[in-house]
Amino acid sequence: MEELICREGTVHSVIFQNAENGYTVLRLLTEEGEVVTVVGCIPCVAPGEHLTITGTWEVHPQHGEQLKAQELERTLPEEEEDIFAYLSSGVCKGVGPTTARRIVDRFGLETLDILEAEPERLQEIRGITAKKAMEIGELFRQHMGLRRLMEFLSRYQLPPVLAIRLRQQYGDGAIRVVEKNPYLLSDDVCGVDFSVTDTMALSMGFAEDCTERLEAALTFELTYNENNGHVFLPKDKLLAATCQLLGCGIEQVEAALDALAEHHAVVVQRIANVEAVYLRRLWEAETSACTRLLALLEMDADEGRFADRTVAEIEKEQGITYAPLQRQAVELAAKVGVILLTGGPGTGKTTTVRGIVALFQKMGLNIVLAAPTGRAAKRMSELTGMEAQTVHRLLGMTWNEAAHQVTFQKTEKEPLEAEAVIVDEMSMVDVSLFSALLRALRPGTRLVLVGDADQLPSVGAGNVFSDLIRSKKIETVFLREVFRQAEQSAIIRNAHRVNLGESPDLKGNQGDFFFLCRRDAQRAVATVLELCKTRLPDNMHIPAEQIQVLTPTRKGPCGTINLNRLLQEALNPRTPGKREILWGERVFRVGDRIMQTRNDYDVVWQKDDGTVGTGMFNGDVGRIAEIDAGGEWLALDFDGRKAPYSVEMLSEIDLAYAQTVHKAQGSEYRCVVLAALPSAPSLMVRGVLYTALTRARELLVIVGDDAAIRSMAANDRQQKRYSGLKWRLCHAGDASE
Ligand SMILES: Nc1ncnc2c1ncn2[C@@H]1O[C@H](COP(=O)(O)OP(=O)(O)OP(=O)(O)O)[C@@H](O)[C@H]1O
Repeated sequence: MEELICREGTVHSVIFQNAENGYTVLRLLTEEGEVVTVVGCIPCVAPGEHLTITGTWEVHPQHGEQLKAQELERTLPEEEEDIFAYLSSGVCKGVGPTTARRIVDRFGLETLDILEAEPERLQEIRGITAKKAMEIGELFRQHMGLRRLMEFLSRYQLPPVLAIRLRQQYGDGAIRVVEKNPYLLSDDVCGVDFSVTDTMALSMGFAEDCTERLEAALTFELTYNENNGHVFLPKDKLLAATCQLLGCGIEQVEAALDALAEHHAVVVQRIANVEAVYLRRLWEAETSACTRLLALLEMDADEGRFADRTVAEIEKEQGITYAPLQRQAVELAAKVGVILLTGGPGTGKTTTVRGIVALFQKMGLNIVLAAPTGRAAKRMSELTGMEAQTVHRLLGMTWNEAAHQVTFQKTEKEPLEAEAVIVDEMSMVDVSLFSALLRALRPGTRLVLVGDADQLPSVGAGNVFSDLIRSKKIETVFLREVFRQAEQSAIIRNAHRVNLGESPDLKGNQGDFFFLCRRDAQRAVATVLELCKTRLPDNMHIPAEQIQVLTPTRKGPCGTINLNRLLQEALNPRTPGKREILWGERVFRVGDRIMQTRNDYDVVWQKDDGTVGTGMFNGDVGRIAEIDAGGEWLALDFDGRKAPYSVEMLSEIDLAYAQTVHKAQGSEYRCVVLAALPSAPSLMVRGVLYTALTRARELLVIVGDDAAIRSMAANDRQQKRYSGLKWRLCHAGDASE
């Protein structure tokens, strides 16, 4: 245990302050006349304040010894000179040293009280008009409001950045709003974990069965389950889960649910024989997607006769003869407004898309290609020879800080210019994105949705592609035949076997598919490391950067956490002169492969060609290009998009030498090494194995337990997702919406 140090004194100067997270470096003049550098989260601090700091000494490589604050008490300045220092430091815009001096000379120790409560008295000072007095008073009140809000939050270990958000949302009275209902901290804007707000509220004296608590818990359950992919929850399940969370009776929770429905925070609606409870925004996304899709389906697009002739022309131009189903897909694209194209690897989806693009070009349509991730869009561009972009970018998605939510520039008010939109990797599109896409289409736009419905479903809520197919309301072409060229690939052959519930051929061990039987976890780990470090680079000439290790799980010896630590040591070991940062249990080192683990809309990136943009998204992969000498900043490079990250932002980064199969969805790698040993039953399923296999382009090596792999292939259990899209499409017209 490090020794705890205590220092008391007055803030002499503030050297650095981050308004977002409150991180501050300041000089403290102690009562003994010593000047100490203090670092820590001390939001809104200004010279003249009195601080009592408890913390530990640390040595910064550049700045030397500093006291790292762990606990602190602070009081506003109480001596005249300190009040002057505080006021003249810029805490209140419009008050510089000269004015500050006059104010303090006039009001002395009462200065701060007068500024806040009786600012009109500032008129007693020569040169301060009534208007100016009120202006100063207002600015000072705002400063004090924010300061009190931050202090209030820090009492519960909540970050000061929340104060800024709360003020944007609730104005100057934010602290009163939060004191009245601390559970507001768990809404979409602030996103504080329910358990944190709950502890806070209960300690503030809120009753266990108060309305605020019950309503917040219901909303929390719905949001939590949205993260598990559910668009709604059946009412009985929601009530049971909430009762369990709170330890409350069902009648009380049900009454709170009725109240939420009354003020439209949630929508309760019967879907088939289920009483479905939706968060309002998800209900809007689902119903709007359904209505708009049905409208597109009604379009009279019949250019069938045109298609017959044209398909023959396209075949000639592309030197290809379409298989009957491919031909059917291209013809349908001419005849109807919306088509779904689905099939496993090597069944000719991309070739068919090329045909559809050529057809639309001949029809003179303005075509747009898009995919849900950057990597999928890049691949689509390469394969079709046409520019493709992410759906987010196509829709002009931006982050609205005030509302703390994403907004789309392209909507019905400013729709896309496109006359035909083709989206690939549809299995990754969730209901919110799908609804946003449909909103941006003009009536009559043709829509082609392409994907492999057997891949794992989207990370976000819904089961959109599968629901669309299963509704049978939309023309769908299932490509099932694997083309001869593709048949050469054992990866593709095995992927299809897995899809049929059969075990992949683990004995063949030739071509592009290998299996190394390691039933013992430690041996499996050793083999994965050896493959990445020496065997594949030396024998197959595949550099380590082009190998991706995948595993179903995060935990255990073959989970991402352990594998990443070991792969980092093997592939990017500590070397003198190579900078690294210790962050919690993890080390981040220059050269490491990393992944963004949650959406951060504020990151500013720049490409070498000068293009500047914002936002890094969950799943984006990059590497650490540099770490600054002070260990405060990192330069990250996400496939050419370079972005500075402060050290606090490491909480949104993870090592990516090994990734879970779920995270790798939608990406392809030259070589995949799959670690497959028994783990949590929900992960030992066919969808995970199938998705892992189909991520490899040239080589797949499975290291693991043959019995586990066979049982994965046999287990087609899919986690049920509550979604009403299919039902709505089938019952449009008779639903009482
Ligand atoms: N009509 C056809 N005649 C001959 N070969 C074809 C035909 N259609 C596709 N192929 C070939 O089959 C292989 C797989 O086709 P394609 O890349 O279009 O499939 P895919 O479904 O997009 O596969 P993946 O999902 O793996 O990318 C390719 O080598 C392609 O050239």
